[in-house]
Amino acid sequence: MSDGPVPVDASPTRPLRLRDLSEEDLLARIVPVYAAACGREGDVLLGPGDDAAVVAAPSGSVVATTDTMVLGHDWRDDWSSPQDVGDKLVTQNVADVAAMGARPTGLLVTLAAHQDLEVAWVEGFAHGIARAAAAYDVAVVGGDLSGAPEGVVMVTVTALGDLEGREPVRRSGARPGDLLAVHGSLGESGAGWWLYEHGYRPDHAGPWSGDGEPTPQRRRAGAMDHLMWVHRTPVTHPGSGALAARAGATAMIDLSDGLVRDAGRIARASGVRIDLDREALQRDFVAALPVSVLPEQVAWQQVLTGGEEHSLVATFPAGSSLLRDQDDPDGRWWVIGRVLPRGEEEPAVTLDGAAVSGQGWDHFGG
Ligand SMILES: Nc1ncnc2c1ncn2[C@@H]1O[C@H](COP(=O)(O)OP(=O)(O)O)[C@@H](O)[C@H]1O
Ligand SMILES: Cc1ncc(C[n+]2csc(CCOP(=O)(O)OP(=O)(O)O)c2C)c(N)n1
Ligand SMILES: [Mg+2]
Repeated sequence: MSDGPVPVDASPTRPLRLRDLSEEDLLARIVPVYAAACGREGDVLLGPGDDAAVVAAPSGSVVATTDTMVLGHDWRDDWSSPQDVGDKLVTQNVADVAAMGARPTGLLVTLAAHQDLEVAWVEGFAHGIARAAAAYDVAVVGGDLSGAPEGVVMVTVTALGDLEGREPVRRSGARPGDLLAVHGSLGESGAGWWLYEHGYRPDHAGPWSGDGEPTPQRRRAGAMDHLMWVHRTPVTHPGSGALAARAGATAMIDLSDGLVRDAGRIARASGVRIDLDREALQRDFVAALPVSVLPEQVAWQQVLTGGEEHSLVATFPAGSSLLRDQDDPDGRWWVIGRVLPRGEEEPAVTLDGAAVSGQGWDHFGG
């Protein structure tokens, strides 16, 4: 019998783990997955494989942003598949590019993970990245791999974008008299998170295919599935950000930390107060979160402070053609508030003139 190294566990069903592969082996498994997302023609001058990628900057400047997710802090493996994690990470980054009024042109993907992580997780994550990148018409141009201490999985995307000749839409341009509008959903991702936190799990029953109307129970399960799905894989609309910029948006942000906190960022940067319209929020968003699924008070809390929605929120001059004509092919802009001068001692964000309780998400608890 040879006295060479004996495999720790030679079982044929043992899952392949990062410790079983070299970096090259792993890259050979994931880089081809990204080929599914090739982006718009002309954006990528040199893709993955050299020391760095080369991405075109047609308008002469580059929009750059980055976002990180950490296992246990930003996702849980018992709630989210690796595909979900990759998909959401791309959306977070594309939403930041969109919120400047820019179009995404390239993504860099970094993974730092402990050696016992299953290779299948990394492959699933790459498929999620590729799926979302293809949906947003942007290519993966490179990235990095690193090891990490036991139990740690951390993923980062850096997104690049192009303003196509427009001025960036900053947080600081809101002026008294402007209207505040949101594109996309409000409170759905937060409501999905609340459901998970309260022990609900999707039943993935899919669309109703029985005879006649679905039962109330079936309808409720479908609504819950939808909210948990939005939490796992929110969507954003970069074309709508660019359209808002063309239509004269004065300030814009994507909703990552909740409406009150993110609108507050616009208000503080612009030196104004943003007054949210209770009736509009109730009619267009709170009412969409059925009381059979979660209590109305929780619906209000999630509409005002729920995070990770990645809808776009922008301010527009009151006569804006985009708000009047609603000709955005990716959905409508809902007016949910107005911009006022900010008096001394006044909060940055109010609801029908009154201070709002609850502030939204902060990683460090402040
Ligand atoms: N560690 C850091 N070093 C330098 N700049 C940072 C760091 N973290 C965040 N920023 C910058 O601070 C601003 C706000 O960041 P963040 O709250 O993460 O934005 P968002 O919510 O849009 O992702 C951004 O301009 C970002 O680039
Ligand atoms: C396990 C788990 N706990 C809590 C949350 C909720 N959560 C995590 S980060 C976040 C806010 C957004 O954070 P981030 O993506 O870092 O935002 P940004 O840097 O864009 O502000 C929220 C609501 C979650 N998604 N998963
Ligand atoms: Mg942002």
